[in-house]
Amino acid sequence: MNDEVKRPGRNKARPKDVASPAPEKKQGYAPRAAASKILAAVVDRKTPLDGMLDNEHGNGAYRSLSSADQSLCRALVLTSLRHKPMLDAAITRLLERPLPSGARALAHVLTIAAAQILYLDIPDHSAVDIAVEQANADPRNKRFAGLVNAVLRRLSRRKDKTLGELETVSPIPDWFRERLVDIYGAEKAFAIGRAQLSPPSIDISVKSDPKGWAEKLGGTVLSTGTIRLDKPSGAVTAMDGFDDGEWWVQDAAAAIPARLFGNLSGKRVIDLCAAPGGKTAQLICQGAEVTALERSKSRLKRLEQNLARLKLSAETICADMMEYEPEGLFDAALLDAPCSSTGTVRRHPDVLWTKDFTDIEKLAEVQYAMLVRTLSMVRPGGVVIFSNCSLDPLEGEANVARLLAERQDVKRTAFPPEAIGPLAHLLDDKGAIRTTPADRLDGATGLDGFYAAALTRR
Ligand SMILES: C[S@@+](CC[C@H](N)C(=O)[O-])C[C@H]1O[C@@H](n2cnc3c(N)ncnc32)[C@H](O)[C@@H]1O
Repeated sequence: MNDEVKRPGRNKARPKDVASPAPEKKQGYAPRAAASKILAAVVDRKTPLDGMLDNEHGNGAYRSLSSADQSLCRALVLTSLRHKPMLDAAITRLLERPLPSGARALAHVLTIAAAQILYLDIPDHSAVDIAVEQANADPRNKRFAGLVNAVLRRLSRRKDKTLGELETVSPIPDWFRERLVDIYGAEKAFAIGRAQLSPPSIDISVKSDPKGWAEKLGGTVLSTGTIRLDKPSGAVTAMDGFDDGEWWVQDAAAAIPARLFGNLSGKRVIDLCAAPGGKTAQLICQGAEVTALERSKSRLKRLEQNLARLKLSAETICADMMEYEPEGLFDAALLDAPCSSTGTVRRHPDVLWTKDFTDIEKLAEVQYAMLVRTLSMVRPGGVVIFSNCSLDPLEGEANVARLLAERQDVKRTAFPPEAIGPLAHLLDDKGAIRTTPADRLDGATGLDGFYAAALTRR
């Protein structure tokens, strides 16, 4: 049997629309309609997801939802983004002809519905009925309501077969897959793509007593000191020790760069690009007297709130690091530079749809200039750790290689053995750390992608 579904003709006669009161929407309509809109904003207009899913300044359709519906909307969007090429493939196989290129809103309705049928524990009939209702509610899509119904019902009937067929489909967009294959080879590229299909565990950094906090919170201590919570119960902010400022959320890989300084007792350290302050907190806990600099006022405020909760103190400065002139030189600096964030795809799957290779090239140039500037802020003999959460060597390895080729007054520094111990397997052949979401720490799956290298000013 042919599983493809025919698209309706454009000129088919239909009764004239008759003005009538807007019908009541089905329960569950609002979060699905918001999810379709938000998916459209990410994919078609490259709008980052975090800003839209914000209760104060976010997308209006999202803000108007109840908190339960917000959770559903978030799950729908994240699941759709994680599986987007797979969902597109599943829908395409059921269509006789592609949807018209202008039918973007309809495509997003279908994607959100297909994500529910294939990957979420939601009754298929709700997904189908509400998608049909969404098509009917939009004058541009009304004529496709029958097609939406037929495609989704067929998808529901052949769910297991489809899931099997999708096993070999790459879940990430072509530009990123091709780049990963070039960098890491096909096998690792595939593993990274698969790693972003599941949401990550919650990792936390503690001020002290990791073992004790792991027991209290029901987590395990990784050899780097991070506590991993595979099955967190409830909101993070309601967990034991949060209000008392005993710990903060920080991916195990994100905790690596600051840790690589080792003991910083008595050292003056500047944390450039500091907000929201996870690494600032680590530097303070490692004994440093920290200056935390951040360009964004609102993000610096968040850093200050985070430090206040943690009862940690640092000098905070709102400034553009490219213009900032320190009064004296620092013993060390951390440059955790803005980047494409492709290493965080497990928690931010929208990154792959809002960025592309040209962003990586531009960001690499910005980071290089920042790295040069950072080196001017440390004394001779001072150490700079350069890090970011991109998976692309243009933003990491290549920047450091370029700097070492151009600057005779800078050399690479070995990381202190006490910091490197459990991370030795993540060192590259130049002595820098490289992690990807396909890597493991102590056998535990999942790390954000990170790069960190240490440089010394001669
Ligand atoms: C990757 S985030 C830093 C994360 C932070 N290090 C942490 O661990 O919590 C990069 C930060 O750099 C800031 N930033 C970007 N350009 C900057 C500049 N020219 N000067 C200062 N801060 C900048 C951004 O606002 C953003 O908060």
